[in-house]
Amino acid sequence: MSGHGDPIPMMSQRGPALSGEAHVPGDKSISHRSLILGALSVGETVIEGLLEGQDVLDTAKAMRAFGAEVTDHGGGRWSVHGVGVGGFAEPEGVIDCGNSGTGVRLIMGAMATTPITVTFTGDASLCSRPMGRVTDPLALFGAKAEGREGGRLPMTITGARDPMPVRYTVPVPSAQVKSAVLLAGLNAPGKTVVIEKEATRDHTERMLTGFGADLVVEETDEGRVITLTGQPELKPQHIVVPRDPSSAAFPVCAALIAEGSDVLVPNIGLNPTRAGLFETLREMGADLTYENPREEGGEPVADLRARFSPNMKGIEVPPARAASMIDEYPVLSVVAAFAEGPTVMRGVKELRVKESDRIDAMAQGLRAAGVEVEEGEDWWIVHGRGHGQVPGGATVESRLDHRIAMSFLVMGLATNAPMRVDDGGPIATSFPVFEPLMTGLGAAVARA
Ligand SMILES: O=C(O)C1=C[C@@H](OP(=O)(O)O)[C@@H](O)[C@H](O)C1
Ligand SMILES: C=C(OP(=O)(O)O)C(=O)O
Repeated sequence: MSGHGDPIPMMSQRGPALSGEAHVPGDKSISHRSLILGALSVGETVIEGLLEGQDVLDTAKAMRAFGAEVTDHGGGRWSVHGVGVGGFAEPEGVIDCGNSGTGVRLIMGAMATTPITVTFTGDASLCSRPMGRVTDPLALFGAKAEGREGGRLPMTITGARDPMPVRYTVPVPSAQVKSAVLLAGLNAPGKTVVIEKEATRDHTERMLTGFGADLVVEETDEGRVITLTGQPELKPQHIVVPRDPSSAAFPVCAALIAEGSDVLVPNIGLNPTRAGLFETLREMGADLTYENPREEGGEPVADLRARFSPNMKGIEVPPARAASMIDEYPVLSVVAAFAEGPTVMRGVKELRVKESDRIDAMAQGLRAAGVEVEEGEDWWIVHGRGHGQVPGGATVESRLDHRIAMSFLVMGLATNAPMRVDDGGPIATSFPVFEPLMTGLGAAVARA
């Protein structure tokens, strides 16, 4: 199990209105995929705007261990000299994916149809997360996995020598599982078919097509049917990574709840499989607009403008929207505390197997801050108190979960008493510039 540095206690409190522009980093999902597909193509892929968060840096290190040449040219510009589909070498050491579910699950898929043996590990959070959801379908290709009780890391996988293509219906709404199967299918001869009943983020499909793979998506009564023809030669690409909507969520939500704020968050990727939070906030009555909508690198992009919104109302979030905002429920629950009335979130069982059990982590912290929360296995309700009515004054455990830490630091910008988190260290996994970005807008966020 990999280590974690000394805890970094942090706090936030009410202060001046937030204003200015928030330039959030590159998209985490797209950054992982750029490195992995770059490593599986033949020749040099250039990536601009790569997220240099720890999760992605761990994936970069892993790609080097598999034999790709990965170079950091500075200023967010990286290059990857790939080894081609089926060309992964057996790493000498253990692959440590740190805190990253996306990293470990996608890399397991990418190596599962190459006859090499690889041991994976991660931090205490990642070692508690389920890997069976990925190793079960990888076994259908012929890969063998041995790990701890309950399919946990550390885990050793031996890739299939003569992989068979598979047809697999993903049993949980998970882009990581879908992507692992597709990446494994790359080195299986013939057609691998993945079916998802609920659409999840589609960056893997878009990017595989961009790299020259033959991939067809059909919407059918069964769901979304994705057919990939194996053993293509992937062609290196020039990728410009859009800015991460999941990171944009934090300055946007901060501006909505902090009195007098007006913040512009430029160049945010608004792929419909990712933009559910912004739609939800608008339904709650948030003053949130999309300025200058355009398309960049095949992804819809706009500048988000968020202004203080004291009259938001709680709503029932449509469960069908869950996958498109799955990482944003923690910060939505914070906004919900400042809205009038209940916000009901259903069909969100997946929140219980993220970096932490996010329903439990948020419910405990919100209650400690004076907000009533009800919860069940796959639902929760936050009873909003309205603007100016949320006590705060709590210290919350971030549980090795960046989104929990950032959500409570956003909350403290509008509670009556400051909020504290015991460890802001995990924020560096996805949003290393969170603290300077927020203080640059005028937010009173600091190390405590
Ligand atoms: O594929 C991806 O890049 C991701 C998929 C989601 O996880 P699940 O596939 O477990 O839903 C999400 O929570 C994660 O932050 C990134
Ligand atoms: C769930 C997340 O990431 P991962 O699964 O990659 O650890 C997240 O970033 O919120």
